[in-house]
Amino acid sequence: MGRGIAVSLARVGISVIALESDKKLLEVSKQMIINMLERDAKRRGVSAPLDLLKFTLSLQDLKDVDLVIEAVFEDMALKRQIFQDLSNVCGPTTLLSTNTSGLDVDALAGMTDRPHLVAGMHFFSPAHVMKLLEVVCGPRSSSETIATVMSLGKRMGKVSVVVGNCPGFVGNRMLKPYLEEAAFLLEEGATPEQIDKALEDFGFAMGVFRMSDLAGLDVGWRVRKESGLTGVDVDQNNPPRQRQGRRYCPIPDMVCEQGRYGQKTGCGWYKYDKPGDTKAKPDLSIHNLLETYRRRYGITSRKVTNEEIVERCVFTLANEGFRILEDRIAARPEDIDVIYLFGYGFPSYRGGPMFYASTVGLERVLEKLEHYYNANPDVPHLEPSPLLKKLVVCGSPPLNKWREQINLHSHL
Ligand SMILES: CCCCCCC/C=C/C(=O)SCCNC(=O)CCNC(=O)[C@H](O)C(C)(C)COP(=O)(O)OP(=O)(O)OC[C@H]1O[C@@H](n2cnc3c(N)ncnc32)[C@H](O)[C@@H]1OP(=O)(O)O
Repeated sequence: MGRGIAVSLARVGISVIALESDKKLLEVSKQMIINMLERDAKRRGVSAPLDLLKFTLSLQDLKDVDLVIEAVFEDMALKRQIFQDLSNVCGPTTLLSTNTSGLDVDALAGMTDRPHLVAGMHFFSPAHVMKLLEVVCGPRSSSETIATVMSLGKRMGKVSVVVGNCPGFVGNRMLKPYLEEAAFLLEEGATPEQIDKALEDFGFAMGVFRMSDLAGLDVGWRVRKESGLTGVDVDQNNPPRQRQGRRYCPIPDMVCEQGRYGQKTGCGWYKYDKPGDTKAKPDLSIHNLLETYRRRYGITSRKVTNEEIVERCVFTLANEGFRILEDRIAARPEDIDVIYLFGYGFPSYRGGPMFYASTVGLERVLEKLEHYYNANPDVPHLEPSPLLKKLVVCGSPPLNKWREQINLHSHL
């Protein structure tokens, strides 16, 4: 359904047909959307645009729409089926978009009779609050499609950034190593509260674990299962805490196995008074899980400093940002910064992860990454990216000159 997305459209005067697959869920979603719109309208002193909304269980009701935003959970097989059905039901000029955290937009385009009219529209949690929209341009998306989706984003009051099609796009591709680094810190002796406090003191609106509870822990779990990192497909010959030849921390999987998906289930890395509550409270059972885990693997817990937490998490973000620039998934470092400022609550006064790296000094960032990589040679995301090294060799030029060091062959 995409409740936050429906709210974001209706409140700027765009009519919405909200489709759900289950009658009970439809009723719950309908009530939540109405509540959100009424709260928003009261705040703005206007009347709630409820007449713009129609709720349905029938895909056939989408046959005359201009644009579809598919927003089911991250199951590629399901999304493929939906795109095939949409292609059959909708008129030949209807744009088809997907709200996905990082699945292959071009593979979905391939399920339709109009791959040029397909793009990704990646919204961020909470979708009616966060300003960012990643507009994913697949190799077959037409310029008109991207321009139309960008202009829709503008009308919705979003800050839209065009990104390329790769797993996780820009935001979540960077989030993956950031989440992994935070999990390694847990293994080594930190708690979710300590890591979150260090990141919030740095200026993030939410620490990594509070943010994960907000977004839903099952999203990443599903992605890890699909990539063979956890679940039934895992090679049993892996040494403990290793997957696909690199260090792996299974703690996030263990949390999900307990049905702890975050705010929506009333517990995740924290506990909440009831499902859907937003006030995170430290949870002793997570502390116990961490202690049992460390005992099981013979890990001696050590005192992790806040400085190490911030360096390992934030420099990891920037390092992946450099790789994204090399791969031409983002057109410029400023785009990456906009994504982190408007989509992930990165502290605005620090200017985004790439600008922050430039203010710390690229040489220092390189030196720190080398230090952490030497200590963890089985963690590839800590290995300094070739672009970072190249920029340091070139005398650390300012951010707006970085593009000159990147090979320019991209459709972005
Ligand atoms: C390969 C790896 C794959 C991993 C996949 C992971 C997929 C992740 C997808 C994501 O979307 S990541 C999440 C990105 N989001 C963030 O990082 C959010 C960071 N937080 C913030 O920016 C802010 O804390 C906030 C949520 C905007 C809240 O700001 P603030 O507290 O100043 O505003 P309020 O006025 O209190 O609230 C505004 C609005 O937001 C709702 N809200 C507040 N806190 C929460 C919460 N914890 N959970 C849910 N909703 C929250 C609040 O109810 C208000 O809503 P309305 O009243 O306006 O309806």
